[in-house]
Amino acid sequence: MSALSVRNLSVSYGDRRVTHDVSFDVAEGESFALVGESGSGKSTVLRAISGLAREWTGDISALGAPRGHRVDRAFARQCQMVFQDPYGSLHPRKTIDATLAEPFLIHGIGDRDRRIVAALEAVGLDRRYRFRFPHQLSGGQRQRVAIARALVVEPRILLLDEPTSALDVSVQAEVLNLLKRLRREQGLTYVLVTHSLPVVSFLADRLAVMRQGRIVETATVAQLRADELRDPYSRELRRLSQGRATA
Ligand SMILES: Nc1ncnc2c1ncn2[C@@H]1O[C@H](COP(=O)(O)OP(=O)(O)OP(=O)(O)O)[C@@H](O)[C@H]1O
Repeated sequence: MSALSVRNLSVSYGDRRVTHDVSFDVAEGESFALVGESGSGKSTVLRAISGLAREWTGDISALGAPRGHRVDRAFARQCQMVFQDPYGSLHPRKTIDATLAEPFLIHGIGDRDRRIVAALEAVGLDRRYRFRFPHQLSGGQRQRVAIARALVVEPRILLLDEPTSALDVSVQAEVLNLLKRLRREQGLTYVLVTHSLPVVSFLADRLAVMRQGRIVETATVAQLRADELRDPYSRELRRLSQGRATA
């Protein structure tokens, strides 16, 4: 059984359809990346899966359970999203403890104290940060909190929307290493949106290349590394990325 199955997903904002018949499957424990130019619809796919974009057609299911168009708490518990910007995603006047407690209210689950302590430990944040405020933490620590917030409900799937691109280069590697370790330790499945092919190569097993709302190619990371992408646009993306890496 797939951890996540997306079939013919077309998402609209008002009159404008921004993705067209997007289909992919992600196996349990696999890490799958969506890449492509800005505006190609990568984040929109994650927003539809997570329930933030409501106008969609097609089928989305997690661990065999289809998601509906309304708020779907059971689905959300299995499938949690981590956003790009740890500054924007944490409430400035809430302590880390209050932020980590929110999912317990939303999902009506217990064992709060144990799960909060376990999540802080899993992301490598000392317990003394628990009662601090976001402005007392560094960018990397804040992103660790955002990841802990996703983990407290013990999901099977994480949707990662540019999880390191808002961070200083020096802390990007730390957070990427953390995500790699968490996936291994907790058997998590990832769907990752990124502009960076080096990030794909580090964190993903397979990738889909999106252009103008459609998937133009799906490939393994081994194929990406071996320069075996077939689609001309995917090849161009790889070429440009290499240019940037050596610039
Ligand atoms: N809330 C919204 N309302 C209306 N249009 C939107 C909304 N969010 C995104 N769009 C539009 O949908 C299209 C796809 O955007 P999306 O953010 O999914 O692309 P992306 O590939 O993730 O881009 P980026 O890499 O820049 O984040 C874009 O044209 C964008 O302007």
